[in-house]
Amino acid sequence: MSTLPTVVITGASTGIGAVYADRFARRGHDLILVARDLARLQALAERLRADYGVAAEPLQADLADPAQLAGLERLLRDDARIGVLVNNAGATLPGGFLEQTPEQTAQLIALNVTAPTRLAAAIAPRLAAAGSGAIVNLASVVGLAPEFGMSVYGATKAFVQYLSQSLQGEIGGKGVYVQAVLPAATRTEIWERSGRDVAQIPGVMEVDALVDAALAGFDRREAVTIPPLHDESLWQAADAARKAMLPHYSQSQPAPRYL
Ligand SMILES: NC(=O)C1=CN([C@@H]2O[C@H](COP(=O)(O)OP(=O)(O)OC[C@H]3O[C@@H](n4cnc5c(N)ncnc54)[C@H](OP(=O)(O)O)[C@@H]3O)[C@@H](O)[C@H]2O)C=CC1
Ligand SMILES: N[C@@H](C=O)C(=O)O
Repeated sequence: MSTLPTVVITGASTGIGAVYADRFARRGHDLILVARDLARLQALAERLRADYGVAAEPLQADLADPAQLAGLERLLRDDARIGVLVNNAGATLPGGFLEQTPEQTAQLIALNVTAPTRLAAAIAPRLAAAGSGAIVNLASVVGLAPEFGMSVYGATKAFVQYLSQSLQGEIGGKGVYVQAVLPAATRTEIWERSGRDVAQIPGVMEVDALVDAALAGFDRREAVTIPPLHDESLWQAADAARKAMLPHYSQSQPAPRYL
């Protein structure tokens, strides 16, 4: 049993979540690994136990299912061993807004928005009371880029980023670290799962490099970590421009350009 906080990682059966599991195990953390594919979770848990001597517990759950999500919420709320939540599970959708069905978009929102929100809400009060802990939320550069034409998916990622930055303000001062991680194209199954050939995409990052960079941001307690953005000043300028508008919103009269 590790003396470090236990880390819950959603979407741990493959991709970014599986590498997060390896890296936190390498750091000595016990793990709870969440996904739908139990066989993959069990294989990963067995390897991590063997390689690093940590406890690694597979937890099969479809986080788009409210009842199964509620089970993980209860665990996050009640298990004091858990000090880090990695909200990683997520998916994208094939096709464009006109082709996607209401059922598809509802399912995507359940996984990409409702699940990370409810899981963060489950753990945050306990972490805030303890004055420690961390919530890592996987957003995406797509959430900053309506130009990429991934409407609903991008909106879900913009939500995750906004939620993360808001929580930094609400619970950061209580000792809880909240990180938004914004990958760009990263070589995982997400592409194949949404019917796209990752080989046709330029500038794809390898998943180990992505997660190691995200953890470098985690270790620095960075609020928004964008591994693919080499020129940090671009993000700093964009965030500063956003903040510069804040005091201008309190107006009793519309802007002259609308009169
Ligand atoms: N890869 C990329 O290019 C980028 C990815 N991201 C984000 O990173 C995160 C991880 O993506 P990535 O690793 O690439 O994707 P993968 O498709 O490789 O892995 C997704 C993980 O989520 C799990 N998952 C999917 N649906 C559910 C569900 N309903 N309930 C529980 N678990 C589920 C999958 O496991 P299982 O099928 O076993 O349930 C799997 O472990 C996502 O939030 C994604 O939006 C952001 C930017 C870029
Ligand atoms: N998951 C990727 C797109 O499908 C991304 O967020 O870049």
